[in-house]
This record gives sequence, structure tokens and C-alpha cells, in this order.
Amino acid sequence: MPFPPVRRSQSEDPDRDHLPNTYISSTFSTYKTSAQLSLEKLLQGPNHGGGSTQPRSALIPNTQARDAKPRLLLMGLRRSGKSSIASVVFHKMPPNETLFLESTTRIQKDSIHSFMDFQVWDFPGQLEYLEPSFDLEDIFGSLGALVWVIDAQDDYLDSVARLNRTILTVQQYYPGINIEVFIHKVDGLSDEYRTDTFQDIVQRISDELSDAGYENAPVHYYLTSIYDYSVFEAFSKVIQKLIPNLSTLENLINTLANNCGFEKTYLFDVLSKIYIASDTRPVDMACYEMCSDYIDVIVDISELYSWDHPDRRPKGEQIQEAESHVVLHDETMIHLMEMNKYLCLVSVIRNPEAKEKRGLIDMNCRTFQDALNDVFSRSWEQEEQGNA
Ligand SMILES: Nc1nc2c(ncn2[C@@H]2O[C@H](COP(=O)(O)OP(=O)(O)OP(=O)(O)O)[C@@H](O)[C@H]2O)c(=O)[nH]1
Repeated sequence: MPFPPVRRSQSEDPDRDHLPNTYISSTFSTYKTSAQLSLEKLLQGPNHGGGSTQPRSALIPNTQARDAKPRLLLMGLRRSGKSSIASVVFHKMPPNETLFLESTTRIQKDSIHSFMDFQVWDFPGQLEYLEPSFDLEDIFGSLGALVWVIDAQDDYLDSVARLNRTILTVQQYYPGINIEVFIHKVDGLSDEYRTDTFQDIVQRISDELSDAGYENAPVHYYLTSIYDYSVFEAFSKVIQKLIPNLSTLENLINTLANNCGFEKTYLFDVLSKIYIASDTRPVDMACYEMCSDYIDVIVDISELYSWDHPDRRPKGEQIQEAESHVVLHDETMIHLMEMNKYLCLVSVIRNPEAKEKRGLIDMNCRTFQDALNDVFSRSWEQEEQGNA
């Protein structure tokens, strides 16, 4: 089968975009990729320095209807690395290029259209959103997560103090919001200093919260850096908490992994390479990196030899076409299969006999694909009924 013509779309219209369709095996390859995550940058409102008393409506327009998607708020002090994280994870910016990012002066909103629509709001570090001139409902009203970024290479006491104030306010009015603390830029720290910093920050926040009577506040901590996979791993965990069907997905993946003898299986969002679910075995970073890199390889090849399949669909029943595997020098097999327009399943198999059982593995993955799309179709149907 000849390779189909190259096509890459960066369309703003998510329905025009498609996930990679891969078929790299002993037979042939067809792979298509493009910007599944259509990112709208909405620069809103004038530049607000600290202590601004502008009315909140100037900064955050009332867009409740359009914004009724889960929202991730990226907050923290100036230069802590918020925009870098958003750019690396959702815009595929190479980490080194973040050195040239300018300071954010306005709330920057990205709408992420993927297996689940959500928004990422990047806050300017200097914005005093707890001032009475800001409407908390506009900022925290839509269920989601608050990601607080602390620069671990800098003096973090101010950042922790401000985070504590924010948590106390959020807990009071929006106790359901997950607070995710990224102890960031840990690439520059020694292992020992990294652990000490982590413990110190956790201690300071827990002490403050328990003094205020919040013993079980939903605060989670991650050591992150844009220079390795830790930030993707952390974002994966953050996003997973927003997925209503997560336990169903995990059960399905566990069943598949157990039946096929997979060492580890991830369900990836292809463009951002965050994983939305995995089997419940412990996450092994090396394994995660290998799977993530393999997606890159496939995406690169697909960009060269891709084509627009006329029947690609984001949800519901899929056509069977996308699959790829490679056997490494130590007999480890990486197996990748496209699940739908946005998601692909990547598994690591250490059993050397696996390459003789590829047909069986494919068949089981197809069965998983049907179940997965059934799960998503149901939630989409419920959404549509809810909107009707
Ligand atoms: N070493 C290291 N530097 C980082 C990391 N993440 C971001 N940086 C650097 O930190 C600097 C500030 O990053 P920004 O993303 O602009 O910070 P910000 O929090 O958005 O800043 P404001 O827009 O001013 O609020 C940049 O030079 C980045 O390259 C990281 O993980 N490690």
C-alpha cells in the first residue's frame, strides 16, 4: 500500500482535525495527525498590576455559558513558570524556548478541545485576585483544579504564604476544587535539597490549614520540571481527577493488561501526551517516557506519510485502522493503538513471546476500543441530553 499524501492541519476547528492513525507493522503504515487540541488564546482585559482596583468585569467578562467547562487555573508568583508549563504541555513548545517567554500581563485563557473539553487559565503572577474588586465566582465558580506553581529554586516563603491565603478562601467557598501544588523547577536542585524543599513546603501548608481547621483539604503536591516528563506526569494526575469515568476506564485497562500480560498500559491524549488513565500498577517513569517518546516517533512519521481519512470521528464507533508496534533490543515490545480521534493506547510488554501473539493482542485492544468508545459515547449522550 503506498503511503498516503502528507497533510497537517492546524485548524481552529476541532472537527477538521484528527488524531494520528497509525499502521506501522509488518504490513503498512497510515497515520494522520494534526492539532486536535485547538487552542484559542483569549487575551482578556487590561494589564493589571498588583493592587488593581479596576472593576472585575473589565478583567474577566461574564462568559458563563461559554466557559462552563472544567477549568484549570495556573497560579503562582511572577516567573514561577506558569506560562512555561502551559506552553510545554499544551502547545508543544520546546522547554528551552520558554526562556524567551514574556511575563504574562493578562489572564490568558486556552480552550482545550480534546477527549474532554476544558480550559486552562494562566494568571499573571502579580494579579491580586483575592481583592474585593474581583468576583471569586467568575474565577473559581466552574469546577476544576487550581494549580499553584512554586519556584523551588527561589525563596518560596512569599509564594507559600499567598497560596495559604488562596487555599483558605477557596476552601471556604469552593471546597470541591482540587488544589494541586507544583513544586517547580526542581531540575536545578540536588536530590537531597529537593526532598527537603518538598517536605518543608508540605509542612508549612499543612500546618496553616490545620490551624485554620482544615484537616483534609484536597491539596496534592508534585515535584515538576519542564525539562523532563515530571510536568506531564503531574498534569496527567490533575486531569484524571476531572474525568468522571476514570474508575471505569481503569477497570477496563486493568482487565486488558491482565489478560494480555502487559507490564504497563497508558491511555494517552495524543497531542498533549498527558495520560488520562492507566492500569493501576505503579507508574514507572522510564516506562512512561518510553511510551511518550514512541508517540512522538509515530506522530513524526505520520506527519510525513499521513492522510485525511474521510470517516474519522471523535466519538462513537471507530473504524479499525491505527496500530503500531516495535520490539526493542531487550525483547520489550511497545504496542500502540489508536482508540479514537483524540486518544491512543500504548502498552509495554516484556514477554518475548508477545511478538508471536500480536493477532491476539490486537484483537483484545480492539475489544477494549469498543468498550472505551461505548463509555465515552454514553457520557457524550448524557451531556447532549443535559444540554437539550
Ligand atoms: N530551570 C527551570 N526553569 C524553568 C522551568 N519552568 C520555567 N522556567 C523558566 O522560568 C522563567 C519564567 O517562566 P514563565 O513561564 O514566564 O513564568 P510565569 O509564572 O508565567 O511568569 P509571569 O508571567 O510573570 O507570571 C522562564 O525563563 C522559564 O524558562 C523549569 O522547570 N526549570
